[in-house]
Amino acid sequence: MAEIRLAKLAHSYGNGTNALKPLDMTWRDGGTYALLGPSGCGKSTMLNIISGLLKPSEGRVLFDGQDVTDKDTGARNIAQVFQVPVIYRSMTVGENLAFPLVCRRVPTPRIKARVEAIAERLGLSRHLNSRAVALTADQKQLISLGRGLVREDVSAVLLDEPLTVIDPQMKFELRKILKDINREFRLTMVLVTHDQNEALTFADTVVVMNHGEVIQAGTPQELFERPATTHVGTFIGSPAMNFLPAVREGDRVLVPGAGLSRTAPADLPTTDLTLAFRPEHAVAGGPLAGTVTRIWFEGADQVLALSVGDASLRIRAVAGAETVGAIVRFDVPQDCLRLYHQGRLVA
Ligand SMILES: Nc1ncnc2c1ncn2[C@@H]1O[C@H](COP(=O)(O)OP(=O)(O)OP(=O)(O)O)[C@@H](O)[C@H]1O
Repeated sequence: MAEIRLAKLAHSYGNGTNALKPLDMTWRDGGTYALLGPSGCGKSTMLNIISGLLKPSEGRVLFDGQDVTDKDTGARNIAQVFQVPVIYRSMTVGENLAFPLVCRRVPTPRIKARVEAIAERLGLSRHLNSRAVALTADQKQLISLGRGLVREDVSAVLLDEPLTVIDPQMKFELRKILKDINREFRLTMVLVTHDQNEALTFADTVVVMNHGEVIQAGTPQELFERPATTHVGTFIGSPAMNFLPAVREGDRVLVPGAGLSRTAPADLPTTDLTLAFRPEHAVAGGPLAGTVTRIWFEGADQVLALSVGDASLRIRAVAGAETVGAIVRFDVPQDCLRLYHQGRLVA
């Protein structure tokens, strides 16, 4: 396993746009990471630079302090799993799993033990002697995953949207299995995804990207509690964070007509201000009041769309408690109220 460092990394495909804008980042040995962002934001570009499939236009890639930028994929000792299953059609499931170890001349008893351990984790034990080609699409992807996880000496396992083809119910179970394997074998794992749920439930650190830029890298809780930009606050969490245009009046920032306010930091500009809070952080009762304009259910909760003065916002409430047109009283604790200037977190 290795610590991965990206130093002043940037990439352009030569068409005038930066697929990856300059960035510095270190991923710790044995950690789980998710690269999260919309299509075209640069996730695969970053992954392919780490694996060595792509040479960056600028900057260096270091594994445990060793510069590997000019080394090819084979020399980097990386396992990569792609969106589409890759299986050796003429081989059994067991032979598919064993293949990376056979190529490296690992002793047979060690191969057997390792293949059996990974197959058991992935629920493939009873298929070890079946021909891989006869399995379902889900199971074929499990084989691809297993081949990525079977080696003990890899620097990192890079997972490029590998769960897309997996049945939705099985996805949850598989993320848990990947986490267990990470803990047990201490593999550094990087998952590329555009699914926030997948990123937040899999990774210790989620790297949110947009337009070739890393917007924020943090724990799922940090991203939820303190989104670095309004983009992250919108992208992470469901329903999205509430963002309300605000003005500065003396030492306070307030949303006109809505009653929401907080203290203003001393050097705060007077324009392009936004107050924000999570729908989950609103508490029932209090000085604020809004009219319910829409209601929808999420599990045991209901989400209320409220009109508060000129503002529209959403709060979570106990299911069944409110009706459209009702006046709802609520409050937002001061420590849950975030302040943004030009879309960037100030306080
Ligand atoms: N081979 C290429 N040649 C030219 N431009 C490319 C090439 N590959 C990617 N790009 C461009 O680089 C940018 C980043 O693409 P990338 O595939 O890294 O994004 P992504 O976040 O992985 O997207 P997706 O989720 O759709 O796979 C996009 O604007 C894309 O069009």
